[in-house]
Amino acid sequence: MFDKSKWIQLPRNVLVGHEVLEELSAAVSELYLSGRPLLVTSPTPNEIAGDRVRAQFDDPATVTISEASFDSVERVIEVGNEVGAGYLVALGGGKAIDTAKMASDSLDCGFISVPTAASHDGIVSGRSSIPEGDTRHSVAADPPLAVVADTEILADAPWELTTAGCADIISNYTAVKDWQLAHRLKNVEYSEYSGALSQMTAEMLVGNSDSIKKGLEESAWVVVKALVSSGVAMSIAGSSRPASGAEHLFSHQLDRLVPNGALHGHQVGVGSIVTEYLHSGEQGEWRDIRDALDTMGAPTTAAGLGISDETVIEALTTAHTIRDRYTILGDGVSEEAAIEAATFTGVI
Ligand SMILES: NC(=O)C1=CN([C@@H]2O[C@H](COP(=O)(O)OP(=O)(O)OC[C@H]3O[C@@H](n4cnc5c(N)ncnc54)[C@H](OP(=O)(O)O)[C@@H]3O)[C@@H](O)[C@H]2O)C=CC1
Ligand SMILES: O=C(CO)COP(=O)(O)O
Ligand SMILES: [Zn+2]
Repeated sequence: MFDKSKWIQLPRNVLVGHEVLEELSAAVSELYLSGRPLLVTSPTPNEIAGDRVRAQFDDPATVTISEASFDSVERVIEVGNEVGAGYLVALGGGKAIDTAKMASDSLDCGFISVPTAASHDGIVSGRSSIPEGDTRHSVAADPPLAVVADTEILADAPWELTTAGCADIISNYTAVKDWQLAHRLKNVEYSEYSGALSQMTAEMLVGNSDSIKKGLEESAWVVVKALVSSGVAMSIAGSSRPASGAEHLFSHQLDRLVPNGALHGHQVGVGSIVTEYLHSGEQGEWRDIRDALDTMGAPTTAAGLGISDETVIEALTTAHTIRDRYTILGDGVSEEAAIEAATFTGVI
């Protein structure tokens, strides 16, 4: 008897483009939500677009958080209960969006994602990544009911946030390879649709890397569409597997070793150069990954990330302990192998 079943959760409305922020309330009313909106934001996004969001709603409440943490999540839940929030509107980068994503789960209400930075694919996904002490929790949550990504705002954001988003997408290359490897070696469930979508998204971005340029609103358009596509791939898979492999383990480990270090996307990009080399050797596509990152202005070396060569090696040799996710790192790469891969690819 056929007894497979699956529940795929996706945003219902995705608005991307010039000045779509003004269409936020229209996108929300389309969702049949009721109750008071609670705007969850952080200082700079609030300054940039908070008033434009509030102007579109009757009696909106606002909570401003300054860090992504469990305390911030608690604070949003508290304010949400106090004001009787019917739904949350997350305005900002990953900090505001991930905090709202987690809080909306506890408040049992939906949330709308309004990114002000195209910095990673968490703006669309059903996963929250919250740091705690020297570790980071990657938690499953519901994805946004709608995404409203105004390319005018995104193009105005600091360029490194956009190159971080690009690198997070490019890393899907190696994430999919890790997923396929885990499928072959460990019988991990693999979704052809999700894997193909994720891989194609990365290939399209690499193919267009020379058209992604600072100050061009069209670049924000290309990047945010790729972030949406990557988020959809994760929703189809029901896990972050299509967008998070060994390069993400490397980045999560760096977060532990160097708190407040480089941007997530920049770390996974550098990780991808090395893990592609581990997958395919000297003739693999690690040069394409490196060159695409370089063309966009994303870091390709330890120095570019502002970390020491020793930290790169420590992260590479210990990253497999981060979580139960089989990747090319297997049960751990030796120090010699890590040094060889990082040196050959020019990362150290
Ligand atoms: N769910 C997922 O898959 C993932 C989630 N994350 C989470 O996301 C967080 C990192 O996300 P990220 O977006 O990089 O970080 P932030 O939300 O902290 O944003 C980065 C910086 O950019 C500022 N900023 C945001 N938008 C603009 C803008 N339009 N113009 C000028 N400045 C702006 C913020 O200001 P201010 O400080 O004033 O807010 C902040 O200083 C991490 O804390 C992590 O928890 C990371 C990776 C993956
Ligand atoms: O960053 C992500 C995908 O790009 C999410 O991955 P994690 O599940 O490793 O947090
Ligand atoms: Zn990522």
